[in-house]
Amino acid sequence: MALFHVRMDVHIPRDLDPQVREDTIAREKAYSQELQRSGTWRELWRIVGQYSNISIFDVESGDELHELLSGLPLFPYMDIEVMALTRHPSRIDD
Ligand SMILES: O=C(O)C[C@H]1C=CC(=O)O1
Repeated sequence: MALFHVRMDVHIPRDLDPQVREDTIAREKAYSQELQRSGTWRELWRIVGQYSNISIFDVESGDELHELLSGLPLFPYMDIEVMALTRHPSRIDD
């Protein structure tokens, strides 16, 4: 198991066909909800006032995360920042 903190900033071009926009967002929602149900996409939070999210992914490796992120329907319109997480030695829970 490996945890990753991911920030996604979405920049959909203003001139994108509205039907394509709507369809892409609907496919993104279905894709993300499937990964949430499976426990892979552990956390999904909106950053207040921005078309951006902070997410936590629970995957086997960076390669797996890369595959998942590249498969996002909105991937072509996103800037993505990834931070690998490891356990803090001062944490008290197991
Ligand atoms: O809206 C976003 O932040 C982008 C993306 C992440 C999940 C989802 O449904 O859309």
